[in-house]
Amino acid sequence: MSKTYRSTRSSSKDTKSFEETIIQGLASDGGLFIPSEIPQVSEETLKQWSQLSFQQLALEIMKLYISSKEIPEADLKVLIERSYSTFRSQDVTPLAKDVTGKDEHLHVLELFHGPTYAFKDVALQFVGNLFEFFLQRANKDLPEEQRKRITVVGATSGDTGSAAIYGMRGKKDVSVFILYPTGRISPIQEEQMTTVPDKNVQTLSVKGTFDNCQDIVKAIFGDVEFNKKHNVGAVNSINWARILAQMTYYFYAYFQATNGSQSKVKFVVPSGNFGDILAGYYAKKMGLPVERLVIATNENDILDRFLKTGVYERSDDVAATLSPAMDILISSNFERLLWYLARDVLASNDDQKAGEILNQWFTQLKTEGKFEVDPAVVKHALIDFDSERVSNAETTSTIKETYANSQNPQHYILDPHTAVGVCATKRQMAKDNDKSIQYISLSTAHPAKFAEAVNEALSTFEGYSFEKDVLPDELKVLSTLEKKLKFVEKPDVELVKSAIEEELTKMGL
Ligand SMILES: Cc1ncc(COP(=O)(O)O)c(C=O)c1O
Ligand SMILES: N[C@@H](CCOP(=O)(O)O)C(=O)O
Repeated sequence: MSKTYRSTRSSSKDTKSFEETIIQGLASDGGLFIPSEIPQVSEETLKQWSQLSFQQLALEIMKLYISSKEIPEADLKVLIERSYSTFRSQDVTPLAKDVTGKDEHLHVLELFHGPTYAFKDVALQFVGNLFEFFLQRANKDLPEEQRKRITVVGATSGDTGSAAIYGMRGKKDVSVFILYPTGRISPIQEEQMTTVPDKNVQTLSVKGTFDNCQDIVKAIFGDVEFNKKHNVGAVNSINWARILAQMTYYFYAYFQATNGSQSKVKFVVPSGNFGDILAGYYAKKMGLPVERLVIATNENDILDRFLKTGVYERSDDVAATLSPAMDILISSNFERLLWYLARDVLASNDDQKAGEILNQWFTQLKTEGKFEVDPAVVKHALIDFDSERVSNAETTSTIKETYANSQNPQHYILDPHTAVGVCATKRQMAKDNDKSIQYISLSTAHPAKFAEAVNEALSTFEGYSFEKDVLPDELKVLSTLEKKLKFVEKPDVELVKSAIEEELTKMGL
């Protein structure tokens, strides 16, 4: 097993080490890094893994992707333990079983027990510690002026930003710049990011959309001179470490839901940038016997349209929905899946040829705003995936119905992203009409982060109170803290680069 990485757009045999992959973030040809091989896990190993704690399981999985010559096992173990010591649940990602009653087998995988109350913490606590580990090792015994430093530049539609900030705040030799679309994230999400006082953190509120912010970040990665000068690091899910760290909860939840039985399992994942569900795809390809991964989108539905038509097309306008973290026009990580589809269906398993095909597709996407794949490619995708598109009205009614009818516990409160997933799960149940399937619906954020959507659904219920039932004390204080943010008047790479350089000088790190 090589434990090296290649770019999705490369037509050469070149590979990179894990450390290079993580520090570089995005490949220099604009592609995303993927493992040279996907490690395979036997049934026997799965049986042994089913007995492990979350942290032990994370170690076993990560060992398959990281050479011990790069990170010795003892160090990796410490990194993992440190990363999950900040979580409020002992299970890290607990599974709320049979939420809608014993008959339906609808389990909600709660991924929001980390420091910023969103699923991003599972990966970004680890990524922060990983950056620190690599930098400490590189800088050991070096005088101050020769130390290697990383300038993290990330884009957020609300959750990645605060999770990255909490993962990197105060870390030596790391400075963090987070771009977010002005007025398009929830007030609490904005407060979580802008009230962190650490000197190495700066938020940039950009007048535009999340896609504008993501495009700027990618352009900055492609700017050789800026990159050389500032050593730019990625915290978005273009960074392979994000995907790797998210695989653990697919295995862990599968074991909890099946409890040693041979049940069929479907995962339903509220999706935007396709990073979360992609981790499930890798788990499935490693050998976890998952029946299907269901992509749940809101009205920004590029992924659902692709699976129905084979056309990957950027629509003109992003819809502002009740699940704003998924208001994304282009899903970065879909490129990784497309590489596997191209390789399997069109390139006779030839990695280099798959790189060429991806290059053609993404050049076409850039010039024409879309590309279309052979129906055989979609057919192949449908072996592993299905998709559902959920409207705003359905999101609200799902929050309502779940609150009114949940049995375990009663009055279960969903955040709007999770509600998109639960609505999609219910549709799948109706279509499948198969009581033997276990449905694991991923809960990607705590409802406290989306007061407006939750209150719109629940304020008419007698006895319901957002302050009392939803809002944790830790988040209550945020509105009283001083905010630190810088406005960028238009979504322009040069303006963002100047803002970063100006703030880096002020940070004096
Ligand atoms: C709360 C929430 N749910 C779902 C998603 C979608 O996840 P992904 O972008 O990995 O598809 C996001 C953002 O990424 C999010 O913040
Ligand atoms: N929904 C995300 C968007 C960024 O996606 P990422 O997973 O690629 O970091 C967010 O909340 O910021």
